[in-house]
Amino acid sequence: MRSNRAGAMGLVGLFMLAAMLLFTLLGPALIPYDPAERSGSPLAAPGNGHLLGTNDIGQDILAELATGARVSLTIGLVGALASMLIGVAIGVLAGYRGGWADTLLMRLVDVSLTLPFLPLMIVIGVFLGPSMSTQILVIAILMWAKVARELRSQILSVRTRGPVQAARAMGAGDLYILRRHILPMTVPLMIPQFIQAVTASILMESSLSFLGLGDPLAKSWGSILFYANARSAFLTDAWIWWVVPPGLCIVWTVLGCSFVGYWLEERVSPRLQSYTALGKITPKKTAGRPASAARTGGESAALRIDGLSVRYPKAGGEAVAALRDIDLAVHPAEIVGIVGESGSGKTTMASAIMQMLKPPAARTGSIRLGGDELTALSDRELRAARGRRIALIPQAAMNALNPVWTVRKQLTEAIRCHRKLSRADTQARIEQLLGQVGIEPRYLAAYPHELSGGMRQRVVIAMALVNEPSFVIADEPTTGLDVLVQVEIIALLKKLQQELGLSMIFISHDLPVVKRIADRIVILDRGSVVDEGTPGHLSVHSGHPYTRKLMDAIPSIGGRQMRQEVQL
Ligand SMILES: Nc1ncnc2c1ncn2[C@@H]1O[C@H](COP(=O)(O)OP(=O)(O)OP(=O)(O)O)[C@@H](O)[C@H]1O
Repeated sequence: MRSNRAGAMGLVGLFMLAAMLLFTLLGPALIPYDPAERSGSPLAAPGNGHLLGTNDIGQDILAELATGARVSLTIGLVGALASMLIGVAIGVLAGYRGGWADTLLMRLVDVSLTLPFLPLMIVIGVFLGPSMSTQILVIAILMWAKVARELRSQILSVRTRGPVQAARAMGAGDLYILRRHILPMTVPLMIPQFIQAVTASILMESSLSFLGLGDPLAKSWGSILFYANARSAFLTDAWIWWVVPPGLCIVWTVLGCSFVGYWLEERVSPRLQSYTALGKITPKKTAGRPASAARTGGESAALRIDGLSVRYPKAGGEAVAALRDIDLAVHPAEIVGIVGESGSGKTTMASAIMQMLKPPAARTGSIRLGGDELTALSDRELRAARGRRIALIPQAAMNALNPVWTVRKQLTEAIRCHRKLSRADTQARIEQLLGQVGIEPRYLAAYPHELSGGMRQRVVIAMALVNEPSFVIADEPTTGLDVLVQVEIIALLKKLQQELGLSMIFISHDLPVVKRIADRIVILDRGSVVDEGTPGHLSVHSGHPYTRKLMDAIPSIGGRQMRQEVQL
């Protein structure tokens, strides 16, 4: 019902704008007018008696309105465009960069929005002198802040979404992420904003011209009103001829823009909302208590972590210690399972290794990948390493996939992050990979919502492996899948690990799942490693109370642990 109404308003708005555009384009050519010969023009003498009852006057007015429309609409469009450009640049910088840039730019926005609008407009206009460029500048100066603020809040909400995180994990650069993920998600919002800006610009142009701050040589609807006022048309019957028509033109155009803007907003909002629902990241609960650390190590390790601690400072309170002095080594072609309950620090560990901790996380310790200290790499070096040397299979496949891209596009983009392959080579690599993860080529044209949970997870695994990394972190890759699909995914990961000789960290809260795949299991409790060993050793010999608690929590049927029945 609501969208029908919006559609109807949109149609009316489009009709109004199209009519105005035709009038603007064809009017000056079709309506004969020479200001030098006709005294009906307000530029000549709007207040004299000649304005009333002459045969020429209607024609004069129409011709002046059509000529004025060009100036009013041009300034409206250019002013709106200028304010959008400034607003978008500042909004993107503040929202995406965050930190001091965000603080500084947002204070600037606050100051700009609190300044009194009308006096400021007059002061700037008088200071710069009457001209078209002054009008455009005043419009841009007064309107960029609103655009910047709205865009910044949108970017803040989308920059932590699954597809953006997944792209970052694949080593995509900032410009690439902005271009391919963030701007496509925010552009739909910018279109109605632009229409609003055009509406406001047309009104501002009229106000500035009416105040005498427009270009005296370029006639616009506002300047017709200015001359009408200057020659007392408001005090005589002449106002019907020289005030009402430009006023109607302004109202007509502003209403048309508002209707179209309202309709566009209705159209784009549902798309954005569904995107939000698909891409939301689940908030985490807090926990934290010290425990002892188990130590492993070796010079030949594919990945070696020493003394890794991560804290999340809290405003006005005690910081959350998400990881405490973790030491861990993963050997080449080894699968290390990390098991712990919710909030034990598993995802924080994955993010710390990928160097993707979210603010306000503070990290200490060393993380070496094949001998390279990851914490010392520059942003550029990190981007080159992510996806190519170390890849992340993120939690919840649907979050990692862009909902408006097909499987082919998701994989192509993953390749493009690192390599420039020809179309044929890209296609060959994608087909090879799909074969490896067990997806038929006919699904290349499918969108994520058309795939089952297991298939989506296979696509995410393919994306992680597309650039042939030697180390993979799988963060809860089976969460949300039913038991049989879980078993399939684990079998697939194990097969790929063996075929490709991958080293892997497999994170899960589900001990039976980890026991199926891991060569070695590390038990994490409230940010600390409390136990470690092979699956067999932990099942039989571990005396640690937390490990025993996890073992005892495995459901059993007739005395046998349930998932042992399911064969890989
Ligand atoms: N951005 C953050 N700000 C503040 N605290 C955080 C943040 N992210 C995580 N934490 C805290 O760090 C601790 C570890 O969280 P983490 O998400 O790593 O746990 P997890 O084991 O992965 O949990 P789950 O299995 O539920 O994903 C928790 O206490 C959590 O509240």
